[in-house]
Amino acid sequence: MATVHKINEDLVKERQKCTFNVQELTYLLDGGEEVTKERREFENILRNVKELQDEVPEVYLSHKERYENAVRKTCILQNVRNDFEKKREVLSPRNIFRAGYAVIKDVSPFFLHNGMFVPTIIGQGTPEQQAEWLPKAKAMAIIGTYAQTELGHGTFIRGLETTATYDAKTEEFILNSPKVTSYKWWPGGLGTTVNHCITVAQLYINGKKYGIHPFIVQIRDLETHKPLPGIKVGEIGPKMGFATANNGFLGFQNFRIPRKNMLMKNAQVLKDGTFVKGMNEKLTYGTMVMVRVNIVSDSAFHTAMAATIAVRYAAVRHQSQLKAKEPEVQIIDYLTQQHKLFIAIATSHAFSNTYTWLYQAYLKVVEDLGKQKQDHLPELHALSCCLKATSSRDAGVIVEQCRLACGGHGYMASSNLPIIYGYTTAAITYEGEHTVLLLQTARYLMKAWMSALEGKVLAPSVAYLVDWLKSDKQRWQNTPEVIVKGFQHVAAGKIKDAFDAIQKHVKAGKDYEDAWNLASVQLIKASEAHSRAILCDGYLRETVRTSSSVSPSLAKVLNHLVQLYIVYWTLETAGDLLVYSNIGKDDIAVLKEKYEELLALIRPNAVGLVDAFDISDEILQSTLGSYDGRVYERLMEEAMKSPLNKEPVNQSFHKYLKPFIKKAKL
Ligand SMILES: CCCCCCCCCCCCCCCCCCCCCCCCCC(=O)SCCNC(=O)CCNC(=O)[C@H](O)C(C)(C)COP(=O)(O)OP(=O)(O)OC[C@H]1O[C@@H](n2cnc3c(N)ncnc32)[C@H](O)[C@@H]1OP(=O)(O)O
Ligand SMILES: Cc1cc2nc3c(=O)[nH]c(=O)nc-3n(C[C@H](O)[C@H](O)[C@H](O)COP(=O)(O)OP(=O)(O)OC[C@H]3O[C@@H](n4cnc5c(N)ncnc54)[C@H](O)[C@@H]3O)c2cc1C
Repeated sequence: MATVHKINEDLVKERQKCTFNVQELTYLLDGGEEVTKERREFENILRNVKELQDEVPEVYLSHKERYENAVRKTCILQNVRNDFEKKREVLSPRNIFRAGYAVIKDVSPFFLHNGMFVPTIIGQGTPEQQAEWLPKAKAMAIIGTYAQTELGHGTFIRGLETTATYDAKTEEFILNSPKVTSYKWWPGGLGTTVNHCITVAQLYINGKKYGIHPFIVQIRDLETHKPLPGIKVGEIGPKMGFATANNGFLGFQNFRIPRKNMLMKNAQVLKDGTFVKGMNEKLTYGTMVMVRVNIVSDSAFHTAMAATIAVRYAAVRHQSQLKAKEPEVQIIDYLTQQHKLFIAIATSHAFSNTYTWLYQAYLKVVEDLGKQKQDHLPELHALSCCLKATSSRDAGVIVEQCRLACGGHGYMASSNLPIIYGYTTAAITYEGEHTVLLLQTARYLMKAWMSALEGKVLAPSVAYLVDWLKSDKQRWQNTPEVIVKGFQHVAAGKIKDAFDAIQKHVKAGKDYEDAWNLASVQLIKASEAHSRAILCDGYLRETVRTSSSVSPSLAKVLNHLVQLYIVYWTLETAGDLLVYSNIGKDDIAVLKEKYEELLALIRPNAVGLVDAFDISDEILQSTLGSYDGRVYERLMEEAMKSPLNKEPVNQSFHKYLKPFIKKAKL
């Protein structure tokens, strides 16, 4: 029987201080009591699968062993999931993603199968294509990935070099990788795991180029798993993180696939080689939009994980004296520590709330596209780009801040903060590099600004530009609503400045493209300001909406958090607000005090708030963040697992050290 340990006394006291019902908040964050119950039930089942417990911590395994262990465990996870879903409802994607962390410490080699392969078949395949591949893919009879990026191009996908040339005689496409730069590079699971992939390639028919399109390609034999003739595939080697994601490379040499393997929901190639254009060529980019939306939720989760570890540790850890002769204080009582940590909690809430409405907006666009309507697509693209960029960047900063807030122990692999950071920081680059996505949103903002100047009606997320043009800046008040307006004024001001800068360069004789490049620092600043305004506005509106349906004690805490988020960003961007809004120096002084008040109000609830994220110890995998707070004991227990501690004297002593010391003797 597993030993039950006493909970650390500081944590017990912290939990007693909590002023709201932790369970109520967990249900709210999960999206309902039923979702929480389903999640806990599944996590409980996983907890009791003996084969999922690692005898040796993953960090001590070799690159190869680590990968093999990850495949082994992901297969078990999939089987447990299948059994679970036979008896009950299909697990929600959020719940299965969360449970995945309990099984694979790093990233699963099947990550891209569920994350992009299956969604691309759904989003880009015709009903017939879905009928052919979806059942197999969902049952994992075929395993796939999303192979778009090449050695030479990740961002500029119109420049991809893999070719798919149509041969009308055989009704096949011939895939080729003409140069080393055209090799696919990065796709998760491609290295040695998958047998299929979505390949994005340049379509050629009768010598004419028709742009990039997605193709479903079998790359390995289903029996032997050997690469098929004409396929060169392998793993790209170790990275900063993503140790078990099995990222790979792929090249084609005259590799033929049937015509039906081009995913043809949008554009089509008929038997005789006639090309039929889709409603909008950018619909080929649809899977990326979906993943960018989901990365906002992923960022919320990573921030919640880091906050849970760092807040619990800060409650357990005592260091230094505030006053002489008094005991050393819990580090969570240092205001600077609260400044580092409480914004982490609020940020996770801000992203969760943002995801809630962004995902609804995404579903609406998908529904509209089904009816051949695409009016809201540009706005969704602009929102998903800047919110993916900002949420992943903020999450990266926050996770690192939480690691630093744990002092030296945060640097231990067993704190799990380094792995969470490796994961979080990758999201800043993948699925559209940070700056590149901000520039996509800026492109939309420039158009919106022009429309505002022409007096046109704008989409809801940029409607503030019209208000800004029409009215004088609102009289400043230190209320969340007016501060959000202030963020909109900053965004509008920066959008106008960037627009004017482009015009200035054009007037001076530059091409529009050069003028764009010359103004691009201002453009990304405008995009960032727009993101912040959207995040604060959406978070505030969602909090007001949910507050009416929760208990007054919880509503109060949620209100503290949203205020903290807004005031934190007011102080962080005070310079911008002073330039672009009516805020005064005195208002900033008042807000500094308000911020300190909010830290004090959140202080008694800090541990309760991270408990409400309800991230089990198995998912958290952290010596510093476990629910019972046995920090020092766990650090020691984990250290004892080091293979270097398994023998009293390591052989390197006899081989190298002893002769070395002898020689050094005077
Ligand atoms: C406890 C609580 C917490 C909660 C708990 C939560 C629990 C946990 C969470 C659980 C949640 C659930 C699951 C979460 C899973 C998340 C992870 C999933 C796994 C996946 C892993 C992923 C691994 C990584 C995979 C990868 O990395 S896969 C590769 C990704 N690669 C890229 O992303 C390439 C970037 N590059 C481009 O996207 C293009 O290159 C480029 C720049 C756009 C230019 O494209 P170009 O064609 O040149 O177009 P332009 O000329 O610029 O523009 C021309 C015109 O088109 C327009 N337009 C451009 N686009 C688009 C577009 N889409 N749509 C519409 N329009 C567009 C543009 O607006 C312009 O319009 P106009 O102005 O003319 O009107
Ligand atoms: C962990 C990880 C997993 C991945 N998984 C997959 C996968 O499963 N499938 C897949 O297909 N791909 C995958 N990728 C690839 C990923 O999508 C690309 O790396 C990403 O889109 C960035 O492209 P890039 O590497 O070409 O960067 P680059 O575009 O070369 O970026 C380099 C620099 O150039 C700048 N830059 C580029 N273009 C512009 C511009 N127009 N304006 C201003 N600045 C610019 C960027 O801002 C950046 O600073 C993965 C990447 C990582 C790191």
